[in-house]
Amino acid sequence: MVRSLLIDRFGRPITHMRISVTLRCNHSCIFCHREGIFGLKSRELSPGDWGFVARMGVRNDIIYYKLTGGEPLIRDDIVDIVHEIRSVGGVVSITTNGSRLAEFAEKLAEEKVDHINVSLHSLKPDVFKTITGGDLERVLAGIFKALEYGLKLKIDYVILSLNINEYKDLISFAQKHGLDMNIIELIPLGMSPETYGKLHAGLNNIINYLEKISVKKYKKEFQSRPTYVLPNNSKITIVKGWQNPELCMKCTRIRMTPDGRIKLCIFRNDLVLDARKAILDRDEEAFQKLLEKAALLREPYFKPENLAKSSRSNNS
Ligand SMILES: Nc1nc2c(ncn2[C@@H]2O[C@H](COP(=O)(O)OP(=O)(O)OP(=O)(O)O)[C@@H](O)[C@H]2O)c(=O)[nH]1
Ligand code: SF4
Ligand code: SF4
Repeated sequence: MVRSLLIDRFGRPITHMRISVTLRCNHSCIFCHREGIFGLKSRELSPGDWGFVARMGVRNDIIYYKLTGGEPLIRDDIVDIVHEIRSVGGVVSITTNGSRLAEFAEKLAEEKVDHINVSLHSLKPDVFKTITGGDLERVLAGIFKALEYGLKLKIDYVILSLNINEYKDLISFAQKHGLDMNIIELIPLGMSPETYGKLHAGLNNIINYLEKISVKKYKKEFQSRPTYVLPNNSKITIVKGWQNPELCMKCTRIRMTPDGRIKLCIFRNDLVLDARKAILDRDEEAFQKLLEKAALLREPYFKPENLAKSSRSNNS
């Protein structure tokens, strides 16, 4: 069991914080859900604000900080944000679209970022453009620059009807360059049911393939995610974020919006605590109370019993 001061009613410790530092982005992915509901640039918190949040977090055993967006590297002060969190003892990783990674790689390596997830949904420039609106060459340049500086990289590959035929190529790419990879099932967030129906593709063929080519399989402590180890030691993790009680029962993560609200679950816009004032005032007592309230209120989105009920009613 992970040591933690903040444990919810379901026995789940809070050890991870996912911080959306901005909702701004220079890509336009067809499945984008922009991680939050509040997003003016003028209300984005500063590096010092995030340093305060992390200092309070680390004091409560929230050790892991994932910086995301929008696109986190769109912020020119992203390295300062990393520095603030690192300097209070947080472990920092970043999820990026990779378009500005080449510019930031050296500085991020100096700040000892733990790892960087780069979204790479296709190796075909035209398909990549259709999915993200971005330039594949630029993202690949970012990946290779980051590798030059010794950063640990993970590819994020969201499976869609448009790119599922590329799974073997993307797994080979990860293997060839010694990268880890998240293979992510599309979640129905921020899009109409029609769009979801059109874009969604299942994971079964990919899992069967990984069963064949891997040398070892285990479940990560974080959200119990199944992970396959390839002969070169690349780790390929399956991320099934929808209707997956196992993931939810092992969910140790809370989220922060760019303007300082604590969001207790990716799918719950009703479970949001406004911590902006406490952060701006550096009010330790008020922020501590909010963290404790978060632990009290949070709950798994998919519970084993609810899923059983909903599949019974779907079948009837
Ligand atoms: N249901 C659910 N899905 C999530 C959650 N966090 C991430 N996901 C899904 O996982 C995908 C990958 O997220 P990333 O930010 O790249 O990676 P990560 O999950 O933070 O984890 P690492 O790879 O260990 O750094 C997202 O696009 C979501 O689809 C979560 O808390 N709940
Ligand atoms: S890179 Fe991320 S934030 Fe930007 S459009 Fe794509 S999914 Fe959205
Ligand atoms: S759906 Fe909510 S409870 Fe489940 S893993 Fe995601 S954030 Fe955690």
